[in-house]
Amino acid sequence: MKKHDNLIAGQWVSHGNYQENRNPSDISDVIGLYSYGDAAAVDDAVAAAREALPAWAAATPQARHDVLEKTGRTLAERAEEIGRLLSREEGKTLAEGIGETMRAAQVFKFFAGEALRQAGELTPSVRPEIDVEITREPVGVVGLITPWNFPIAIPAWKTAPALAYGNCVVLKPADLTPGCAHVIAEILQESGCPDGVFNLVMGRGSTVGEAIVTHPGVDAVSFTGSAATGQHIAETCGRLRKKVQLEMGGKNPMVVLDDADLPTAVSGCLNGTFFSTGQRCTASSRLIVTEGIHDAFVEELAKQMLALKVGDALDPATQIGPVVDGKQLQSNLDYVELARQEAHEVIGGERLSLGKQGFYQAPALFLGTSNDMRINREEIFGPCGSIIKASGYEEALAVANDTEFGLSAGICTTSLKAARDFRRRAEAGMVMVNLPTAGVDYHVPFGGRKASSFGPREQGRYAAEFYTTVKTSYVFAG
Ligand SMILES: NC(=O)C1=CN([C@@H]2O[C@H](COP(=O)(O)OP(=O)(O)OC[C@H]3O[C@@H](n4cnc5c(N)ncnc54)[C@H](OP(=O)(O)O)[C@@H]3O)[C@@H](O)[C@H]2O)C=CC1
Ligand SMILES: O=C(O)CCC(=O)C(=O)O
Repeated sequence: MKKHDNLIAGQWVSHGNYQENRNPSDISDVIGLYSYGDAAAVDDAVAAAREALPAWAAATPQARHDVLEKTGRTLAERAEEIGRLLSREEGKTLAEGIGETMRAAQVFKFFAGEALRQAGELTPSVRPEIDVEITREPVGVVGLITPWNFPIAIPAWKTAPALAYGNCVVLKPADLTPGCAHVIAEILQESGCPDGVFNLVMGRGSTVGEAIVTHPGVDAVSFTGSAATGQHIAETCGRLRKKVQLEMGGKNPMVVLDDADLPTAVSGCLNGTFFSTGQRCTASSRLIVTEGIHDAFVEELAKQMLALKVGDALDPATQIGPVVDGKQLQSNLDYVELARQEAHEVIGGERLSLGKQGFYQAPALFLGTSNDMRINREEIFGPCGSIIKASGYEEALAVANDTEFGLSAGICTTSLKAARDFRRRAEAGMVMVNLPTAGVDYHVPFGGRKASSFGPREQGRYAAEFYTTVKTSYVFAG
């Protein structure tokens, strides 16, 4: 069985403690052994990053561009093979795994371009004979802590801007999915990334993650994961005065109005609620449907949901892969049990065996629910959606906004007036019209409001807000 080590100062370093990475489609399939680091490994990684920082921060835009462009190109060339690894370790379908790898490739290429496009501002002072120059500098050493549900795209969309803007990185991927992050480390190294600029330390959040967040040599932390862990990291970073960026959960509403095109609404909700096994922070978990279309919509969505093929992620016929692990599956099943008490009716949601040792669950639809129920307030993170009936647009909008989260919000309608109003009044960082709430572009800002996000936006040019710090210089030319 192949052993995978951590990358520190350009060397592959074993910290012993090899942990098995198993395939959630069939846990008898061991993907590899991954060496889990500890606080001492984080010390070494941070020291390497700090040593590499002055040269990388001063590197030419061309040098940074070339590393990122080659990394993106290699990811794209190897998308099939890496997508397969992704599907084996996370459980996404092969098409989704390859698609996510391509997205990571595009992210690296986008930020290769951004490395060349950095600019400042020159402006006259309010005083005579003085010029004012505004420039951006790297933040320093950045700690990146990533979740299991997008095991290559999220490490990519944190690492690529960090490096493009001249920072050095220590990345800790999720315990369940170290393989894709290891591939990014391998490719960055093959692409000429200088020693110490990018460091990988695999391991548990409670040890490696905590050590990164509390390390005095780490200047900023970017995290994606649960709201509880995010809150803890924000409190620690606040105390230590570190820059912090958090992407956390969602309880995303999709409003379906009477005038919606039924096939568009059903296919958008099917995708947004159940694809990627519902394991997306942007998943549509609350489907808010107005009275006139309610029955036809529910009938068609339930029919299409029941026809979805759940199975091994690598089987080309599979539409819904397994849940990521036994703990997440049990949590989903507990929510289905809760829905049996709270909702009027539950369709699907049962555990499936499929003759394999995998974590399979049938997609679930909860009918006749209200927005105050726990199933509609807490993030489930599984293939489950609730139907909430609304009397009309205004009530649907109020229900959509009545949540502690604010990541993505969608509406299906043929009314330009309603779509326009929803775009303005939805309390979310991203709004979708006649599109699923999940599935975003790689070149524009990503993030939300309220409990979903904290700090500057990720992705696109807006990523510069987090990964740089602004300097204002005054020059007296008299
Ligand atoms: N918004 C999103 O995209 C995601 C949301 N979630 C939500 O979170 C729930 C639980 O999933 P889970 O994976 O446990 O999420 P976590 O928030 O625990 O994990 C996310 C990342 O943070 C790390 N971590 C955990 N504790 C700490 C800590 N104290 N300090 C620093 N880093 C830490 C984890 O490490 P480790 O390797 O030990 O897990 C992982 O790398 C899901 O059911 C879902 O609701 C989960 C994933 C993504
Ligand atoms: O919906 C998407 O495309 C991205 C979702 C995401 O980033 C997440 O679930 O963490």
